[in-house]
Amino acid sequence: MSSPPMIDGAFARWLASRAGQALLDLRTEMGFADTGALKSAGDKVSHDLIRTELAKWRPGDAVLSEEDEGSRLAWAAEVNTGAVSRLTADRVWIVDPLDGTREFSEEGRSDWAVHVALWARNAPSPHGLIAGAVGLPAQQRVLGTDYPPAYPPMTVEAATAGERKIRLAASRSRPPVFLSDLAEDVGAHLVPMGSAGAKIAAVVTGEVDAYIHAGGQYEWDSAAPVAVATATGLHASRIDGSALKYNEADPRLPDLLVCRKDLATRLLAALQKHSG
Ligand SMILES: Nc1ncnc2c1ncn2[C@@H]1O[C@H](COP(=O)(O)O)[C@@H](OP(=O)(O)O)[C@H]1O
Ligand SMILES: [Mg+2]
Repeated sequence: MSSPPMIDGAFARWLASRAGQALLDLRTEMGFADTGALKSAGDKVSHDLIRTELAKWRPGDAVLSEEDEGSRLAWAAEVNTGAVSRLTADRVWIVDPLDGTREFSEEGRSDWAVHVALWARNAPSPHGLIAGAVGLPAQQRVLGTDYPPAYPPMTVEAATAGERKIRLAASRSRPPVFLSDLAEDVGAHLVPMGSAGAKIAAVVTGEVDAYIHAGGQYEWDSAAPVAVATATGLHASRIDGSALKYNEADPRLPDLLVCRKDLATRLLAALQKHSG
């Protein structure tokens, strides 16, 4: 087999595509009768593939994957010894092998994703992400920083014309408690969807106008999609407006807002009012 691309953005796309194909194959092989087994197998197959390829092609880089033992623990308690230390490394791959595991196990659903992001110590942006790809295997597409989709996803005039309400993506299983009130306040309607990656991809492509999450998440849930979203020119921040930061000692990153830049001030003001 030929070598994967040298350029990190293209390599991230290649890796997300490979893992995505393995996940599609697994769905076909296993079917949907035992959802628990399918979820576990999906997490494992994708994680193993990504870990193996990163060890082979980027051996000097550190990795933070959701499926690593101890991944949710802050660095001080991390049990992932033997690996390159991610807090002293110059480059760290932040990976969610299967985001939207629940949706992956439900027949017919396409709102699940593979996240591959690269954080670098010398990155110019506060979030530190220099490359990323979000694979949406069941939607037959991969969004990546190597070819960022056009911005804005639709013209601001078209997006804000007439009576059309803001389309606000939110978790279908655990939306923030304040979101219905916020939506009513800003004239938005909620679009329930699984997977942080699928929701941010929907903002990138203009299928929705914004994504708000609060109440808990980890760096791998948003790193790759935020890399792509910001590469296209979208707004991405914590819900208090502060910068998203990755490869922190504590990998918890509990909330975020991703939206077109023209909506950010309005949505941040509404978040300040409703999320406090
Ligand atoms: N309160 C919470 N605490 C921890 N993780 C959360 C969370 N709410 C959402 N997530 C994670 O964010 C991802 C998207 O969630 P949702 O589909 O509900 O929007 C899922 O990732 P995984 O599928 O990789 O576990 C989910 O586990
Ligand atoms: Mg996830």
